[in-house]
Amino acid sequence: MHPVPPVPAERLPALLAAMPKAELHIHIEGSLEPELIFALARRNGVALPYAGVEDLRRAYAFTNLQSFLDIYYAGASVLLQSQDFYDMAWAYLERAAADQVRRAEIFFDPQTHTARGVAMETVIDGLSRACRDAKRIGVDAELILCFLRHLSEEEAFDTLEQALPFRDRFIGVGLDSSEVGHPPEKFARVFAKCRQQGLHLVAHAGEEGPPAYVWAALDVLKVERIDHGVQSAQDPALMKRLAQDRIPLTVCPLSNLKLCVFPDLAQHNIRQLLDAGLCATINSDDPAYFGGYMNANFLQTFAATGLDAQHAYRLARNSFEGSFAEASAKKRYVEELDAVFAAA
Ligand code: HPA
Ligand SMILES: [Zn+2]
Repeated sequence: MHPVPPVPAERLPALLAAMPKAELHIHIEGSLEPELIFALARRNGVALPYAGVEDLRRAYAFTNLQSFLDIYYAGASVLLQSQDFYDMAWAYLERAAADQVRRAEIFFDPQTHTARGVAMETVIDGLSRACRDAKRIGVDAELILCFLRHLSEEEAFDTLEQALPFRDRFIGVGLDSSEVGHPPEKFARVFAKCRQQGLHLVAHAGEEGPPAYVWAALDVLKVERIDHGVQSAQDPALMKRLAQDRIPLTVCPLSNLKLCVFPDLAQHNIRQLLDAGLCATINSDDPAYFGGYMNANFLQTFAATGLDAQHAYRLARNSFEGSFAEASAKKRYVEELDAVFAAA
């Protein structure tokens, strides 16, 4: 929509909440709320090293990515049965629907579960049933399998082999976990194989790692999107490349705040990324751990940085453009977005 009509500042929060949007960076294991962790622990007879919900929440004081990952993997240990994966994904999808998320592309970390003896089929069955049922609540949800980059490429190949019998239940692969010291090049061969399979490719890069990791994700792994990517702003040539090729960045402001990537939200570089013409988006990453789902990310980021209605429209539009939805669905989403802004 050109131009976006001016919106009084007091009406902006309601518009942010009501506008249709896509979420492109959500780790389903990071949507596991403490209450559900304890409920599943009871259901499955799993012992937790925390006295209760409040004790667990108190442990959510992170200093960097690794300090979060240690707790995140511990929380996922309560997931054993297909129904556990379904319940976790369904809880997220209901929250997404409430935040007017029309399309969700959901990461899952199978190695976190197969390493504990849970079958790949159990994981994918529970998650994919929830995604299928989400159509009933107006969310078009798909799965993206992530390889853990602190493990070897050989283990990623094993994981891919275990997942390929369920090839029709995920649309792509990604790369997550500890970034620094595990550059994209480590996974060049397995990403090449995924590409041959016709899978979409994304990777976390430039969250804590340098611009060189973003270049390698693009040029070696040949990814279509960069997850996070905020460190790209250190490299003007990279910024130019990302803008020219319309490479989406799935930025996660509350995650960046909680993992101390930026000292406060007011200093987040989302405005710089948007104003440089990048296809930047806002996402929740691990909402149960970082204090908010999609609309909380939008509302707190806009309040802290002074972004306006133009930015809101651009972010929602970028999220649909950057999604792997079919062209006809993208067109429908953008028409709905235009109608919401026309009425604002
Ligand atoms: O933000 C993240 N970065 C890397 N790995 C992750 N796994 C869950 N969330 C993240
Ligand atoms: Zn992430």
